[in-house]
This record gives sequence, C-alpha cells and structure tokens, in this order.
Amino acid sequence: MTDSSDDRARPPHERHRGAVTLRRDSIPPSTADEKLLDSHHRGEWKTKDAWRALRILSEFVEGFDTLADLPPAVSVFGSARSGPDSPECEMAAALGAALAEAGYAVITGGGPGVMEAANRGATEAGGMSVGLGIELPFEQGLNSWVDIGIDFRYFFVRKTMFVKYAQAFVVLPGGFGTLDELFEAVTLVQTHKVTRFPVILMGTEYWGGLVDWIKQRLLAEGKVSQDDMELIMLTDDVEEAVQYIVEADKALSGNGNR
Ligand SMILES: C/C(=C\CNc1ncnc2c1ncn2[C@@H]1O[C@H](COP(=O)(O)O)[C@@H](O)[C@H]1O)CO
Repeated sequence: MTDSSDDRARPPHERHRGAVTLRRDSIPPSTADEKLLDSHHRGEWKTKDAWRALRILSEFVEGFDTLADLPPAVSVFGSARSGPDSPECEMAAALGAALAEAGYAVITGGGPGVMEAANRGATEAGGMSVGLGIELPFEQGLNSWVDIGIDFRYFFVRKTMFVKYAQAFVVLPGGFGTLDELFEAVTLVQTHKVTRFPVILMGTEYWGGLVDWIKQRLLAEGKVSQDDMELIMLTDDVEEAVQYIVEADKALSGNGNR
C-alpha cells in the first residue's frame, strides 16, 4: 500500500514492539503475545521460543532498569474507551493530581480514556507520570501526558511492573482489561504473593453490583472469606482513597518494608 502525500503529512498509524516502532506496511497482522501464546503457532515452538525467552528477559531488564528510581507509586487502572468528559475520567484526573500532591508517581497502561486522565492529573499537578504501554493490534501509542513510558511486547512482563513498583492499586470503571487487573491484584494479595497493599475500587455506582454479587454469591457459598472481602475498599472519594493509601504505606514501611 502506498500513501498519498496528504496521508504522509498526518502522523501515521504505528505499532510499538519494545524499542521498535513499526509503521504502514511494516505493521504485522499479529502481536508478539499472540505468537507466543497461540497454539496455532506451534510450528515456531522449536525454532523461535528459545529466542523469544531472550526478548522476554530483555523486557524485564528494560523495565527494572527504567523504574528502579521511581518514588513510591500507585498503579491506576480503568477503561481505555471512556471519553475525556466522562465522570470516570474526571475522577481519574482528580485522583492523579491528589496522588501527585501526596508524593506518589502515577503508573497507568499509558493508553487513552481513564489512563490518560490519570496521567494528565498527575502531570498537571507536577507529579511523575508513568505509562506502561502494550503492543495491541489497535493501540494508539502512549498518551501525551506520560513522562516516563515503556512499550512492552509481553503482557505478563508489563503486569509484573504494575505490581512491583506500586504501593497500591486503584481501579476505576472499565471493561475486561480493568477486571483482569483488579482480580490479578486481589489474588496476589489474597495468596500473599505480594505484601498486603490497598486495592481500591473507585465508583460505587459502577462497581456496587459486582461487590454485591461477590458477597451474595462468592462469600455466601464460601468461595471467598470475610477476610478476603476486606482486601477491597470501595469509594467515590478521592481524598479518602489517597488517605487510605498513605496510611497503609506508613504502616507497611513501619514494618521495615521499604
Ligand atoms: C481500546 C483502545 C485502545 C487500547 N489501548 C490500550 N493501551 C494501553 N493499555 C490498555 C489498552 N487497552 C486496554 N489496556 C489495559 O487494560 C485496561 C483497560 O482495559 P478495558 O478493557 O478498557 O477496561 C487498562 O488499565 C490497561 O492497562 C482504543 O480506544
């Protein structure tokens, strides 16, 4: 496919694979994650997976090296599809600002919607704004409020960074991606894979039904315990969320965890 000169004047659609930027005809139909995880690519297991392991390792090195000097941080999750004037984006911007004012860096997936609003809030309040992007067939690149950005090929490497460098998780309204991030965090805390840290759901109207269902079904049937229910805080109040993070952080660092 060739571009007209008009098309070339516009920023081209691009795909990021770690340090590599691909544009136009160089954008492949599949992502690195798809090739690694999809059993239809089993023909490549013998020839390619050992090399992929080195690429995966290099993503860990890049992430660890770039993020090691971050101040205490909070990972903020939420919909890639919310409009900038939506209530959740307004809440995310206020949250990003309040976290920055409390001295926390804000880490998001670096995408549009709620992620962008949280990055914007943090940047405008003079805080550090981090975006951990992921190669997706429909990605839009890192939002322009990200000050430190890393583009990952592999979802699981990126997820390690969200957990390792955060003192807390805050989850705003979102879809499957957001639910995945919420339940991964809660499971890690529940199974003591990470130090107990706050997992906060923001948006009582949005999340209330899910929390009720967890109580009425999972708790009632013994699939989770009352203690597990306490792993999640539900609020609409930005100040309350930040206060909860600050206090949990103090309690944990008092135990010699920092
Ligand atoms: C859907 C569109 C762009 C997608 N771009 C994304 N960039 C970065 N991170 C993303 C993206 N999409 C999902 N994520 C991650 O999942 C969470 C949001 O997913 P949801 O399904 O929208 O809830 C988010 O926290 C990211 O970490 C074009 O609009």
